[in-house]
Amino acid sequence: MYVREEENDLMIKKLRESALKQSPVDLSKTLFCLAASTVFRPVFGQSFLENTHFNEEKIEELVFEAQRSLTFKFSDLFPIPVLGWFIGLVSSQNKSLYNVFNKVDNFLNHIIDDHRHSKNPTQDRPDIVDSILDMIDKQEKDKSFKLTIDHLKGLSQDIFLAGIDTSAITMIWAMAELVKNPRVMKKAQEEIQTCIGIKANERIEEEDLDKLQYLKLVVKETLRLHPPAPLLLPRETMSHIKIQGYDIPPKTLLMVNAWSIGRDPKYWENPEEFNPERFIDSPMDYKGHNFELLPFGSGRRICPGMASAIATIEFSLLNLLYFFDWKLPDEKKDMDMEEYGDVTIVKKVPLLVVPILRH
Ligand code: HEM
Repeated sequence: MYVREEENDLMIKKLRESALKQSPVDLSKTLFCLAASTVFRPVFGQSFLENTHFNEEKIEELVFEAQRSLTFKFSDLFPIPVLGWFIGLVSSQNKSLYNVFNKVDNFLNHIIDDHRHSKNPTQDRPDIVDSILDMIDKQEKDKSFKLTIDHLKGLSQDIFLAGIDTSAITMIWAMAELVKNPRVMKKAQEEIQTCIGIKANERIEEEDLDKLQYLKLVVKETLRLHPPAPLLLPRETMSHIKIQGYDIPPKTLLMVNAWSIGRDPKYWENPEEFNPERFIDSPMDYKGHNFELLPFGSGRRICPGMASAIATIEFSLLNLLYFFDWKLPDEKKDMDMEEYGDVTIVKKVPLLVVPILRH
C-alpha cells in the first residue's frame, strides 16, 4: 500500500472519532501533519519521528521559523554588500539567521545519526536517506565528483523546507474555499458520488483520482487564488535586460508576484470569485507554460515536487469529501479568509470545522 493511502486512512480514522462526537477539528493542524508524514516517510523514514523528540508539531515550528528567516535581508537590499551585512549585524538579523541555520542543521544531523546508528529500523526502511548514505559509503575513491554528507543535507533541507507546508497550505485553502462555497463543495461531492459511488472496502485508492475532473479544477482554482509561495523564489539576472522599458542591470534580485498575477482582472473574469468552472474547456494549466498561472514557477527551476504535491493534495481532498460533509462550528457565521505571511501565505486563523459522517 502507498504511504499516501496509509496516511490518509489514519487521518480519516481520527476524523471519524470527531464526527461521532460532532466536535470541531483543527483541520489546519490535521492537514499539516498529513503533509509532513506523507513527505517524510519515503525520504527520512518513520523511525526518527518515533526515536527522537522531533514530532510533527516541532517540525511545523521549525519549518515556519526557517521560512520566516528567508524573507528580505538587508544584504539583499543594499547595493554595497558590506553595508547590508553591517546593518544586518547591528539589527541582529545575521544572528537570527545563524541561529535558525544551526537548528535546521542540528535537525538534519539527528536524521543522519538515526539512520547510521538505529539498530531496529522500523517501517519504510531503506528510505532515500539510507540509499544516499549507501552511495556515499560505496562510491569509488578516484571519481572526480564526490557525493558528501553536505549534498545529502542540502537535498534533505530542500525537501524539508519546500515540500511540506506548501502542500498543507494548499489543502487548507481548498477546504476553506469549499466550506465557504457550498455550491462548489456539493458539485465536487456529486462528482465523487457519480464516478466512484460507494466503495465496498470503505477505502479510497490512488487510482480513484483518474475518474475525477471537477476536483482537479478545484485544486487549480485554489492554486490561482492562494499560491502558497506568492513571490515564487528569488531570481538573479545574469546579464543586462529590458522589461517593459525598464533597464535592469546584471545581478539584480527579481521577484515574480504570482499572487497578484492570479488575481489580475486583465487576465481573469471576476478574479476574487472562487469559480473552478472557469477552467472548463480552458487549456490554462499550472505547469509553467501559462504565465497567468504560476504557482509552481516556470522554466528550468520550476518546482520539482509538482507532480507529487498535486497527487497528495487531490488525494486528501478526495478522502475528506468522500467520507464527510463539512460545516462551520455553530457559533461561526462566516469563514475567516485572512492571509498571513510573505515567503509562504498561510490562512491566519486555523481552519476549525465540524465533520459530518457520509460513509
Ligand atoms: C502545492 C505544493 C507546492 C508548491 C505550490 C510549490 C511551489 C514551488 C515554487 C514556486 C518554487 C520556485 C520555482 C521557481 O522559482 O520558478 C518551488 C521550488 C522547489 N520546490 Fe516546490 N512547491 C510545492 C511542493 C513541493 C514538494 C512536495 C517538494 C518536494 C518534496 C518541493 C520541492 C521543491 C524544491 C526542491 C524546489 C527548488 C527547485 C530549484 O531551485 O531548482 N516542492 N516550489
